[in-house]
Amino acid sequence: MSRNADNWLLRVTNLTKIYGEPNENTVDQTGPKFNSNICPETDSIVACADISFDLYPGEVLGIVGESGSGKSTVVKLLYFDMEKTGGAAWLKPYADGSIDMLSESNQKKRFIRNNLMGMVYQNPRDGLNFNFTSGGNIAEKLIMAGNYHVGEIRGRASDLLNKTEVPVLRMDDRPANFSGGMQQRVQISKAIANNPPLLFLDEVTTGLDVSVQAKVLDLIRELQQDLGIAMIVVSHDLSVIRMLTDRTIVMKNGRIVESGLTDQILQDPQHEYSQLLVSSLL
Ligand SMILES: Nc1ncnc2c1ncn2[C@@H]1O[C@H](COP(=O)(O)OP(=O)(O)OP(=O)(O)O)[C@@H](O)[C@H]1O
Repeated sequence: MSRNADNWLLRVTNLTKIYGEPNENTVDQTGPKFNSNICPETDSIVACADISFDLYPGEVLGIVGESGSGKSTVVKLLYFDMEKTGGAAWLKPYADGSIDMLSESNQKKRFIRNNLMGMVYQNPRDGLNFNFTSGGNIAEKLIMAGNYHVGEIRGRASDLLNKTEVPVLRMDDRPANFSGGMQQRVQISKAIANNPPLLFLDEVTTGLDVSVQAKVLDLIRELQQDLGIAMIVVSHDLSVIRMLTDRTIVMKNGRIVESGLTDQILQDPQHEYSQLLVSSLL
């Protein structure tokens, strides 16, 4: 991981998502100090507001918070799964970081997503097409990025399945016939198929048995070390954050209440909400 002020990979400023019809007081009347993300005047919901951070190449950033705190919203906005209400984000490998990617056309967003990002969802059905084989799912991602050579695609799919410890013999089998842990491994293969510099992981082990969770987390850690991909890891579970991340953002009611080195947050949380989360780990 290399880190200096100009060397960011992803820069996010004031990212905001509001559902409903907010008024000028909505952002000011919601958040941790009101213990609510619902505007009392308009009933609009502030899923996240004023989220700003830099992510550095090869760095793993955790986003932690209880259910409804806005964690998934942040990554879904950055992966273009939903439209922002406000804010901007720049990705260095796209136009040398000079263009706000959230304001780009849908076509440009598709290009960025297919070539420069990967996403692993909690539910494998969100990241995989269950009508395709596991190899077909990986091929889909490669084809969307402009690779059409069948032999190369099959070779790459087989390498990726190997890397993620899915038996290559199952390349022509559908993920619907796989265990939950194996479905997540195929999803990870697909997400990293184009060697993206940035990978989002949204509660990827939450639905899995504990023993399977540990193996998937080990795999993610190994891939991160081997490939040096920067990651944003969303989890409500601080033990996942502890295992995977260098730096952490703690969210509550759609806002960042604390951010810093993961070790520091775990050892000496400053905000009372982080203290509560950490105490639940002990
Ligand atoms: N389509 C929607 N319409 C209205 N509110 C929504 C919608 N989607 C999400 N929200 C609200 O936005 C807030 C943030 O949701 P988000 O899914 O980002 O939280 P989270 O921290 O990821 O929690 P979880 O892990 O339970 O998904 C929540 O209050 C949620 O109810």
